[in-house]
Amino acid sequence: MRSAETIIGLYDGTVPLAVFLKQHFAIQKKFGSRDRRFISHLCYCYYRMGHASLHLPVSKRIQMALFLCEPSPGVWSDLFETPWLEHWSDALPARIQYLQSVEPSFSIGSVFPWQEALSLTIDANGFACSHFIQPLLFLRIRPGYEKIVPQKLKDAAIAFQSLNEHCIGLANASKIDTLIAIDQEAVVQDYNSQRVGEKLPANVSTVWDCCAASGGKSILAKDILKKIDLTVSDIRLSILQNLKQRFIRAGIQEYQAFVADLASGKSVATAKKYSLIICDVPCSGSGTWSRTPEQLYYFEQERIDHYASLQQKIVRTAQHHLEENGYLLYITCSVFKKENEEQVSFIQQNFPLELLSMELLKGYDRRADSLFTALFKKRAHPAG
Ligand SMILES: C[S@@+](CC[C@H](N)C(=O)[O-])C[C@H]1O[C@@H](n2cnc3c(N)ncnc32)[C@H](O)[C@@H]1O
Repeated sequence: MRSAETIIGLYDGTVPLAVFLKQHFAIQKKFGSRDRRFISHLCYCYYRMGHASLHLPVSKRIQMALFLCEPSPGVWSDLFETPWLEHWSDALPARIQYLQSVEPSFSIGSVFPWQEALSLTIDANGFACSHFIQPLLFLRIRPGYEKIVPQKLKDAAIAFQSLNEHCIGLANASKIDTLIAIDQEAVVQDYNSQRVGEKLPANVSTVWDCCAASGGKSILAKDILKKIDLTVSDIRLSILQNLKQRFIRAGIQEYQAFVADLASGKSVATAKKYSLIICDVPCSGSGTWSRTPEQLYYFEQERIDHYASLQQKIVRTAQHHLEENGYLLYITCSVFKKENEEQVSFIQQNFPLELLSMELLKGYDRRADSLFTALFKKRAHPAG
């Protein structure tokens, strides 16, 4: 407990917690692997409390968080007095109720305090509760490997659940990287990121993934749409170098790539028009914070406006490169309406794009990330 308190005192949220812990343990060599695992768990639990009961001492918040995160006391029972142990239910709502009775400053609403900023279809209470549960690790099985990948997992006695023919959910600690050829046989991709595949329009030939990162959506598009002329871009060369390595593993050889800051207002190094632009914009990432709870803890609401402005600039630049009747697929992993529904209104009002569909893909009720998608079609003869 003391070691976790020390780390929490030192950590300021400027690097991912996973990176900070790795660096800390590299210096503090006295901790064995079991200690490292336990200390890391306590730190993650602490940040899962979000903004609840911030006035309480770190040790108290860790204790409360453990009570909420663990379905049973397990190895942690020494940290709790008898009444807590007696009230330890495997149901989270019952644990929340008990915690509120002994610590009235705690409310589930204060874990995620920006409820009025949420997209409309989100259940604020269910979403706040989801931060106490670590999401699953999801694999997307690539075409041709539908039988091999589950068989390899079975042979290695790794427990998994199949959500559909291509989607597998596993416990986060599962050791799969020596078992499965990642990117070739299966891609590590969240359940709802995989569901973006359902939104891809058929009959598109030229595709630009304009915020490609390491190419998760591009590989998905290749696997589903098959014969496409693919272009990828991102803001930094180093990002595209990672993508290049990943595409080699994924067997994708033919594509164009260029660096472009789509928010700079400068024109882009492509004269081409595309029949589909995938616009998976930078965002708050608030739909993924149960994987990175330190971001829930350190987030400041003003950042939503920063991202909203960036997203508008990116869409403004990208949509110039759509051919007539072409599609723009806008994606965020945010749960904030300013990044989602309000951006849809902005796009409808400012560009010759017609909304075909939009959906918030909820992940908080199934141990997955939440994503927002909106599909637009460029009008053949823009009005005005
Ligand atoms: C949400 S991520 C994309 C994830 C990716 N599509 C995938 O499926 O793995 C957003 C990406 O936008 C890029 N980005 C940020 N600002 C940008 C800008 N001004 N112009 C272009 N890309 C930008 C980031 O570098 C990041 O890789």
